[in-house]
Amino acid sequence: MAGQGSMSVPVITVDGPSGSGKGTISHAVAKALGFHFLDSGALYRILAYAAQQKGIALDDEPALAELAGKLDIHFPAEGENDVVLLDGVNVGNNIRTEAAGAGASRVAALPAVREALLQRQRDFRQSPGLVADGRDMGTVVFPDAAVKFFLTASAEERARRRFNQLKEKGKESPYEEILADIQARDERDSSRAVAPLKPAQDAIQIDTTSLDIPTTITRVLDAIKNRLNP
Ligand SMILES: Nc1ncnc2c1ncn2[C@@H]1O[C@H](COP(=O)(O)OP(=O)(O)OP(=O)(O)O)[C@@H](O)[C@H]1O
Ligand SMILES: Nc1ccn([C@H]2C[C@H](O)[C@@H](COP(=O)(O)O)O2)c(=O)n1
Repeated sequence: MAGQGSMSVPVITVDGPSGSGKGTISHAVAKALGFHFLDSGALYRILAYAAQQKGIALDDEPALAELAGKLDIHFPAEGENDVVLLDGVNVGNNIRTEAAGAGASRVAALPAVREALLQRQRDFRQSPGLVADGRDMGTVVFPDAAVKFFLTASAEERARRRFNQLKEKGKESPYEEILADIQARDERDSSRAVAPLKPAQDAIQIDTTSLDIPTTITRVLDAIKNRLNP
């Protein structure tokens, strides 16, 4: 298959809905394995943010696809959520809001946008390996991944996690509002025509609703060990 980076470099994919813990777990797993890390959601978030800055409507598919192809994005500290450079400026804080997530979900539903970001994501496949977090990592971007995970958790638990996350940052928001946002995003991400949120056929599914972070990391690392060295 052309254009998927070096096919001999192993990829671990971690997909799932918002707040299921993909970012937290992928980052820790990448660190434990000494692999690179791709936060694919950040690309969609930056695109939505950049479009808003430029006055491009979030349903203007041709303009968004053109912009996606031109974005100058750097993740200087790999896996660090806080620093993401757009045209050399740190937009980390601007793209981590619930509004930016909703904007990302809208632009991500447009086929030309997904196509424009495909190769950029595959270019992250670098030695010694990659952990890729998103919605379609195992189904579309890296269908040949060595091990695929699909993390889930109830919408109520994910809203609780987000509520606590925002509270820690001093940006409290009503729980009911967060829950409604999460449910709306789940619906949009799962029902779109192109690359919808769904588990790959060969994904290992883990429900994290009642798991803590260390337990989830251990389960993922054990599954990787078992798959790679049976
Ligand atoms: N078992 C768990 N696994 C992972 N994260 C958990 C777990 N329990 C609680 N959390 C917390 O859930 C919150 C959401 O996690 P994270 O941001 O990694 O989710 P996500 O799936 O990447 O969300 P998004 O797609 O919106 O970026 C974090 O504050 C994290 O600490
Ligand atoms: N591979 C991906 C990653 C993200 N998206 C869209 C859908 C999400 O709602 C939005 C933000 O992602 P997050 O940062 O919350 O992981 O971006 C997608 O469609 N495909």
